[in-house]
Amino acid sequence: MLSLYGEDIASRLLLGTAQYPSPSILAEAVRASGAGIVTVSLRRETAGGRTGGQFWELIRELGVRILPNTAGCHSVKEAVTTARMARDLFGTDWIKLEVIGHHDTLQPDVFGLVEAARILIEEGFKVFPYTTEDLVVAGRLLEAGCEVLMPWCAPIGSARGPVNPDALRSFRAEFPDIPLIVDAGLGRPSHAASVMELGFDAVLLNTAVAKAGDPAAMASAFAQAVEAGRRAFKAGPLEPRDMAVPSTPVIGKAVFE
Ligand SMILES: CC(=O)[C@@H](O)[C@H](O)COP(=O)(O)O
Repeated sequence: MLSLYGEDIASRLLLGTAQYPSPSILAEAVRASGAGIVTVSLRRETAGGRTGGQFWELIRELGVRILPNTAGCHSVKEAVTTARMARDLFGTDWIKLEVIGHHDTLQPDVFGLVEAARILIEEGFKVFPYTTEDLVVAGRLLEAGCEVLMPWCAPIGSARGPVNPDALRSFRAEFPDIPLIVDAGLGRPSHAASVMELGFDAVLLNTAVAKAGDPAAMASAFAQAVEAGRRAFKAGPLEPRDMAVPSTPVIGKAVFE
């Protein structure tokens, strides 16, 4: 079973809660996904002028673990302040840490990310850092005290799927014992299955479900894909080869004269 900061989590699919057409569709999608964890953007919900109380109530009623995030934060100070507010509001020391460094790609500011992670871990937070596939940065995050890493597979909201599978494969190989959750850029269930087949422990996604024609049906499709990818990984998939490998033995072949 997936274990994150000492807690067992039943599902390997984590779901974002932004951009759904309505709160009821969000609730349907979360239920259909079977997700045990949903991530919530404190900044987005507060700034969006939504009836905050109602939104938080809906999330609580879903009965899933809440992973607050610092989405939309572009500086260490902003991210750290948002994390502190989230801890007060949700009564959890879990935080998905995003420090955005680039406006167009929403690429993480990995320098700010490491700095913010250090500050928050000293304050007792359990940090889930949204990072790139950079192995050195990942090492620094672990040194800072992160026990989970969340590499992207493509820019947030792009739905492109794993654009650099070789880098993800290296990332998995470099950190065999660390829970690794692929976060952002997944567009289709097949993308989720493919990263799970590489041995990642879980995926987090939002846009592909929230913006689907039928979010609940798509959430369910992603859940099945995550499960299939995990089973395939555990079953030991074949490595691709350049050359053909005959499936029929050559010995015993009929010889015609
Ligand atoms: C919801 C969240 O926390 C983000 O990391 C992001 O929105 C996920 O990426 P996608 O929207 O591309 O799935």
